Amino acid sequence: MSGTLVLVRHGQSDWNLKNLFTGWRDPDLTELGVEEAKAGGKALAEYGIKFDIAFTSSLIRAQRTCQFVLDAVGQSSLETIRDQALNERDYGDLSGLNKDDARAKWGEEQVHIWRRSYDVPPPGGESLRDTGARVWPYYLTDILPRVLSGQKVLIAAHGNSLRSLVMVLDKLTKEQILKLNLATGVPMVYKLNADSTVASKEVLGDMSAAH
Ligand SMILES: O=C(O)[C@H](O)COP(=O)(O)O
Repeated sequence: MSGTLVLVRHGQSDWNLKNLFTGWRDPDLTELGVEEAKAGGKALAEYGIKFDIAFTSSLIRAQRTCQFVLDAVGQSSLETIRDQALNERDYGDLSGLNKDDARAKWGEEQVHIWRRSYDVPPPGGESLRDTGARVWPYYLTDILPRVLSGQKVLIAAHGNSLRSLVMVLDKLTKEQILKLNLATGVPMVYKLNADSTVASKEVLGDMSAAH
């Protein structure tokens, strides 16, 4: 058995609350989002983990979530690497649009395909596969070697950048990933084998609360 990888999706953002496609836009957490991030941190504190390093994206909602988690586990000053490789999927021309307005305009099914499919990009934006094409190499070069050397690593990132990682870790098919939505602030604790496959996965919270 090697190290531990913890994935946590940022708490509710202002644009989650307003029901707007967000992508690379940079809204802050709402009060609820702050509470969700703190709750995720509390669950990790109760789990008893101490991290060696943290990774987050270049976006404020993930960075603040990361800091709330680190505060909760008593590691406020832990080294934290920020990289846009972990950013949310780029929503392209949909960024800033209301999700219900988009459903009214393009239809429920089309919008669901843009949001959850593996390889259909929203207009001018990234599909999940495109997102993975930048998340996976970064994971392989910058994150995985640390886990394999026995470190405990936190990644605080986004619904779709983390879905692209979970797809590989959990060996999900294109059909299975369509149904996966990650809850905000719910940590997923992976223990990896020396060959980088998953030895165990624990979800510290209610993933069915995803919205
Ligand atoms: O970028 C966004 O709008 C959200 O963070 C995630 O959106 P989704 O639920 O459509 O994947």
